[in-house]
Amino acid sequence: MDIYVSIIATMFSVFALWSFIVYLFDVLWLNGENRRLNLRRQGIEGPLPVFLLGNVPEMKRMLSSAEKLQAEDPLSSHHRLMLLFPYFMQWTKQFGQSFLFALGRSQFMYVADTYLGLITTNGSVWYHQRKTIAPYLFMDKVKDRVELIVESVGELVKSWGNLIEANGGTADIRVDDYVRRFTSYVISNVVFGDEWQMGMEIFPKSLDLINAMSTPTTLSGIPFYRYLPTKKNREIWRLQKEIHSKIMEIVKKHNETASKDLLQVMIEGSKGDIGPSITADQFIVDNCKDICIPASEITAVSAIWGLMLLASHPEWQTRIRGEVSELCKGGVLSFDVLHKMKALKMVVLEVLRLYPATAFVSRQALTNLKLGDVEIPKGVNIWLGMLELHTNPNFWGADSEKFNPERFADGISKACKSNQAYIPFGLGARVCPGQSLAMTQLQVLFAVILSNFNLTMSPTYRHSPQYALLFKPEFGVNLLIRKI
Ligand code: HEM
Repeated sequence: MDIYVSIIATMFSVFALWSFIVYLFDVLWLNGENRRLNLRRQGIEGPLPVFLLGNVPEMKRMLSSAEKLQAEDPLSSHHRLMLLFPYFMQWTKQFGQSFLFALGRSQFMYVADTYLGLITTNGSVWYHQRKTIAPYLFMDKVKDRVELIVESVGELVKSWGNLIEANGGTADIRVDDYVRRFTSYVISNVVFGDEWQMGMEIFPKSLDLINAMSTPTTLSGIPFYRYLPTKKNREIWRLQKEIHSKIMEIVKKHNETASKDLLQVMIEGSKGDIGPSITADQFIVDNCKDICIPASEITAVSAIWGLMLLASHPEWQTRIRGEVSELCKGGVLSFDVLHKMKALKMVVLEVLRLYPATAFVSRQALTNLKLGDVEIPKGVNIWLGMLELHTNPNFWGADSEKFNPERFADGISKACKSNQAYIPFGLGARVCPGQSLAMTQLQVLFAVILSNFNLTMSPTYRHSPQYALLFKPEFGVNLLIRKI
């Protein structure tokens, strides 16, 4: 009898093990292979992935042998930005404007053209978050924030003034941290209202989190890597926990009745129908993180690139200065005055075209869906290459790689041949809800800085754009700054 039990138990174990292996093979390889096959049948090709790692080893190889992007003359090198992504350049040449690749077991379709049309795939939690937050960032609300934004630049102007005085009239300043403090101050006030000072403590932690998450290791790309207790992952978990606790501390202190800040909107939103997959606390924390972390850092990085470009183009500094003195007449910048400053807006649009901080727009197909002529299987990620779209001469003309804000003199639609070729704030239903606030911050920052200071490139500046979750200057931006 015992022998039968042990045979049955052994057969059962072998069957269970076999089923598990088949399941693993299905999850780790077949699922992805089926999606790839589906797209290949529709003519979308791509490099062959390896088991478990996808195309990560090939990408690392190409990256390490690629030319380092460090041009002496930043003015001539905007067009070399795609060198940051040698694999995309290589695969575009090999497979065309749309191709497949894999990061670990995740399947991606890269798109460097506009023919697919708007991409809109969203989950229900996202929908509720979006409905709660977006109206609070509309232009009519941003209008009331201009005074706060102008006040926020005041601190930067004072600090630079002191440094210039201490250095005998001209100071060599690394502008990054000053700009980050400005954008954090604005976002902290918008999100946390009276608790803005506590909110400011979140931003340095957020920056550390972005840096930790964007530092590749030899294990990156391995499936389930992010669940392993490696040193880097433990650092990420620690920072996430600290940010979570800080936000909950602010929520507890927050006076629900008096304040009209974004946190109040989120607290009220968390009492609505947020679905079973998320708790009210998590809803609030996720929303705060989703706004604070990218909103402050993306705006800061865009502003830092903008100051570098203005320092390299004194003629545009003069134009903006002229506009400020003509329209502002020595008074304080108001929303209406800002709205009339044409050259200022043209410069901001051109900065976001040449140096789009996010570099890509990404989507995941939550169901099978059709984009243009292509059937996208559920689970495939789609990356739209902003850098390629923004510098494609077919859309922008022969000077597509040059800094030329004049191209926007008659608006975006006249500057390029397709309105989907200019997407610094993304597109479709998920387009950045903070774009009015971001544009206003950049316009105020440039106008106030240029009416107080003259900028030139510092000899210590090294032009080295780097992609690490965001597209930013690897060594920061140093400028020679003197008072007007
Ligand atoms: C120059 C500054 C900024 C740039 C270039 C930028 C760019 C972007 C981009 C490209 C996306 C993805 C859009 C898409 O997938 O189609 C995005 C999403 C988002 N941005 Fe911004 N952003 C900036 C500033 C801000 C600010 C100041 C805020 C809020 C105060 C903000 C809040 C958000 C939010 C909440 C999302 C997620 C939207 C969603 O998934 O529905 N952004 N942003």
